[in-house]
Amino acid sequence: MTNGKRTMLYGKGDVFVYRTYVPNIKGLRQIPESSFNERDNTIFGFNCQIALKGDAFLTSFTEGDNSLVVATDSMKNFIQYEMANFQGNTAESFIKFICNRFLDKYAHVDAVELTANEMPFEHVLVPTGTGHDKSHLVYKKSRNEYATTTIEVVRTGTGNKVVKHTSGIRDVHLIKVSGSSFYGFIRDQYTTLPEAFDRPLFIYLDFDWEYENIEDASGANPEKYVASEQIADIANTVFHELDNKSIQQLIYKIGLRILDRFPQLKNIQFKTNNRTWETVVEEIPNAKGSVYQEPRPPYGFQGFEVTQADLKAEKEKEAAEAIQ
Ligand SMILES: O=c1[nH]c(=O)c2[nH]c(=O)[nH]c2[nH]1
Repeated sequence: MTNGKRTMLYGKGDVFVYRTYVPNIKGLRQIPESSFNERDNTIFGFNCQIALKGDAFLTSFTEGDNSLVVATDSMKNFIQYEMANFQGNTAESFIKFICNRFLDKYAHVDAVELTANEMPFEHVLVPTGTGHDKSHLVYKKSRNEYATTTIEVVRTGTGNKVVKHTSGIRDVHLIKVSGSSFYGFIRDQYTTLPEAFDRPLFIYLDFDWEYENIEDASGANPEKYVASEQIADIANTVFHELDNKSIQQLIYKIGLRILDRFPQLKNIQFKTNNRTWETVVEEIPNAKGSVYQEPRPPYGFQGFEVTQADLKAEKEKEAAEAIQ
C-alpha cells in the first residue's frame, strides 16, 4: 500500500524520450467540429515525469539507507529503453505500459505515477510539382499547445490497479476578435471596469478529461479513444459559434459539447485565464478595427468541471422547454 500517513515519493522530471515511426492511430470517431481522423506518430515524443511511492523507501529518508533506492538516473534510463518495447500507439497506453513494467521489475515499489507531456511536431509543407503537400521527412516543433496525460498505478494483492488516469491539453491560446461581451456584473464603489458589449476576448485554456472506463483511454479501441486534437477543435468551434457573455459561460458550453460528442468521457475540467487585450485606439477613422496592447497584470482565471450529469440536466431542460 502507499504510505497514507505522509507524503513520501521521489522521482525524475524532464525525462525526454523520442521514438520514430510508431504506428498512427486511426479509426477515431468522427465529429462535426473536427476533420482530425488520424494521429501521425512518426515522431512519438514526450517530456516525462515519474515518481515512485512505497513504504520501503522510508529508511532512505530517515537513515540514508540507499539499499532499496532505484536511482532517479535509472528511472530515466528505464523509460527511454523500455520505449523500444512499447507496442501501442497512444501516450496513455505508453505511460500505463511503463508503470506496469516498473512495478513488475521492482517488487518493493508500491505505486508509480507518471506524466507524459507531448513534444508536438507538425509536418512542413513541400512542393509536389502540382501544389504543396506534407513532407513525411521534415517536421517542425511549432504548436503552442501540447497534450498531456497522467496515470497512477498501484500494486494490490490481486495485481496492478490504475487508480488515476487523466488526459488533457495545455496552453491553448485563443482570441476571438468580435462576438464576446461582459456586462451585468456587480457595480459598486470598487468597480472601474466598463461594461463590454464586444470585446476582443483572448483566453488561455488548459483541459483535463477522464474516461468513464479507464480502459478506453488506451486507444486499443480507437472508436472509444478521444484525441486531444478533437477536444481542441470542439473548443475552437464553440468559441467561433457562441456570442459569449463571459469565459465562465463559454467553458460550460464547450464542456457540454465535448461530453455530448464523447459519451465515454466522465467529465471535463477547465483551467482558464483571461488575457484580453487592452484597447488603445477604439475607433480608427474610415477603417474597421481598433488598436490594442497586451493586458497588464493581474489576470483573471476560472476553474470548472462539467460532468455527464450536467449534460443530462441540460437535455432534460431543453426537452421540457420544447414541450411548452
Ligand atoms: O469573462 C469574464 N469573466 C469574469 O468573471 C471577469 N471579470 C473581469 O474583470 N472580466 C471578466 N471576464
